Amino acid sequence: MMILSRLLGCQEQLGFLHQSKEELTDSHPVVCNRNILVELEEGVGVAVMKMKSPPVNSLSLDFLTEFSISLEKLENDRGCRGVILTSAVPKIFSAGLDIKEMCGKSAEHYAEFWRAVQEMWLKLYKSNMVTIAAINGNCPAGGCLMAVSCDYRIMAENPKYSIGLNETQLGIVAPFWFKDTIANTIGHRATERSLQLGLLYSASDALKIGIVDELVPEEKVLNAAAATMSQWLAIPDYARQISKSMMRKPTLDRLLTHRESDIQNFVSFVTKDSIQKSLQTYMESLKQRKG
Ligand SMILES: CCCCCCC/C=C/C(=O)SCCNC(=O)CCNC(=O)[C@H](O)C(C)(C)COP(=O)(O)OP(=O)(O)OC[C@H]1O[C@@H](n2cnc3c(N)ncnc32)[C@H](O)[C@@H]1OP(=O)(O)O
Repeated sequence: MMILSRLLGCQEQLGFLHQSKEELTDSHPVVCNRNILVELEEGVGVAVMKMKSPPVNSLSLDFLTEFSISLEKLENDRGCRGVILTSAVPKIFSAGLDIKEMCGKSAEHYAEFWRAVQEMWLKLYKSNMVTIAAINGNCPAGGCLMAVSCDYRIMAENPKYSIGLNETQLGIVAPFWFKDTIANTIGHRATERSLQLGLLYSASDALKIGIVDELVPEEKVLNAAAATMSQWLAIPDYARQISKSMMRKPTLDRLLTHRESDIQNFVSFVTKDSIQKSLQTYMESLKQRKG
């Protein structure tokens, strides 16, 4: 697909794609925002959302806001029926929530941040479009949440990449809707073990346990996603969308019902001295690992 080669080319521009710009070429509207590149191939009705927030595509408030707006625009575009979510940052899908957003900030900031995390998940999980994660790099915690919120996951078969909800390793707890989303994917028992131990699975183990649906060589991830997308789009939208909603509505409703208390829980948890200390220690350990 042309769209794929042009997006791969766009990766080279990462260093100077900071301004928002919109262009129309070959009938492919391209939107290059600060954090996410969106290209819609109109004839096919498929958009590729390419996360491009180096160094690790961490989910900052700014990133999450842009993600939700971009997805909503696609959702409202009748010409778009499917979205492939992938990364333009080499070796990283997403490092998950931006830990800096959870350290040393005000209660108001934490509430705003958490609402944006909820919004990203609500929009992605309930999307009427076919959503496919093309996982071309490491995918811990919030990155894994994004991936398991899609309809289908294809991961690069690179032994260096891992995926999972590793929150307990940071001394924090994945909220109930993270738990529900992964349990809907891999089942109760595997989720129990995975969450308690904060497991990060290698690509091959992720396939065995069902966090991902397919492994392909790294350079084929986008083509494989495009091929799977064609299969899913062959199903009439209406029937597929109702089936999706039937499976996901109870999980979505649970957060919608408890949205405000979930925000309060997050704020009271993240403002605890012990949690602040755990998060700061973890950030320092990431820096030390580098040196
Ligand atoms: C308190 C209440 C909690 C309620 C529940 C909240 C649910 C939480 C969900 C989450 O998503 S928490 C985030 C969990 N994420 C991780 O544990 C991933 C941490 N990162 C990594 O393991 C690695 O960075 C990587 C993704 C495997 C990439 O490794 P690589 O060697 O390529 O890069 P690094 O040198 O480690 O990182 C580069 C740079 O980026 C910073 N960074 C990494 N991850 C994050 C992050 N999640 N948030 C903010 N910043 C991050 C890292 O510190 C480096 O910074 P510099 O040293 O260059 O300044």
